[in-house]
Amino acid sequence: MFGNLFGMTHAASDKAQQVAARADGLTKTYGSGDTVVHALRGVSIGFQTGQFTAIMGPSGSGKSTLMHCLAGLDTASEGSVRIGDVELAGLNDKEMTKLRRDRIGFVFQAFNLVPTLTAEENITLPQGIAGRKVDEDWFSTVVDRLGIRDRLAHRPSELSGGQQQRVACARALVGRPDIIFGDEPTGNLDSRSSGEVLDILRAATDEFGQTVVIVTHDPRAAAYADRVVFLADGQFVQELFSPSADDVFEVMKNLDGAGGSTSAGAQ
Ligand SMILES: Nc1ncnc2c1ncn2[C@@H]1O[C@H](COP(=O)(O)OP(=O)(O)OP(=O)(O)O)[C@@H](O)[C@H]1O
Repeated sequence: MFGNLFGMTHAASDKAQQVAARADGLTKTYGSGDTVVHALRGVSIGFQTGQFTAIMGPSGSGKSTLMHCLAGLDTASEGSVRIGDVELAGLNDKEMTKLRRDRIGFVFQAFNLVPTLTAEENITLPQGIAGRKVDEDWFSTVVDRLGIRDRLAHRPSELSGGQQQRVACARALVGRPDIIFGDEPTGNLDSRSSGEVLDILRAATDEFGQTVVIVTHDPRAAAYADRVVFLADGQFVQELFSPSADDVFEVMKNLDGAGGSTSAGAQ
């Protein structure tokens, strides 16, 4: 049902084998001297276009740092990060802003909604800033699928946490970006709302060839992904393809103190 609503003009298979985002030898160090923190220690990993990837790992393993560096919200200490063919280190501020605006969607808890705007205005704000027209059919599809139509005229303070998260999700989806990054996009949601958000992210990859990368602590959320990559102590240590929640849970259980390989291909 949902697939028909996407009105696809290109299939995911057209983009097969392309890499939507990639990190090579990515190192991120915070602070210096006695207080230095090695958040990422030479991570090499690619994210194939049209795939849904979940990043997991113990608290402090570097998941958010990896995602922030991939999304151009933080800079690498060493190594390279690419979105498509574009090396982020080579961009000036203006070019980086344009890349983020045109090609990336964010469902980040840190990216709060604008409190003075309604839900609808928040959802369409990035399109307005970019000077683009909102695709009304697609807007309707996203809003209905996320169950927030009756909340569109409300301001964020009049919405529950879960509703705000769904508005943030709609905002990320409505511009149809090449790649959507989500930092615990279902973290505040009950299981039903969580399922709705994950379903729409799943459909974005399956039906429209978008690329989705999320950080999650929830094995059930990770089970929606095509691929789950595990970090431990700032390193890439393991990956699973199309795992069940139980498979993911088992790896998480055994991860403490893990180390090992620090590179992975596009899949
Ligand atoms: N701005 C910062 N300044 C100093 N240290 C930081 C900063 N951001 C992250 N860190 C440190 O880097 C390491 C990795 O943090 P990160 O947030 O990427 O981990 P995470 O796997 O996302 O953790 P969690 O699951 O708890 O959210 C942690 O030790 C953290 O304390």
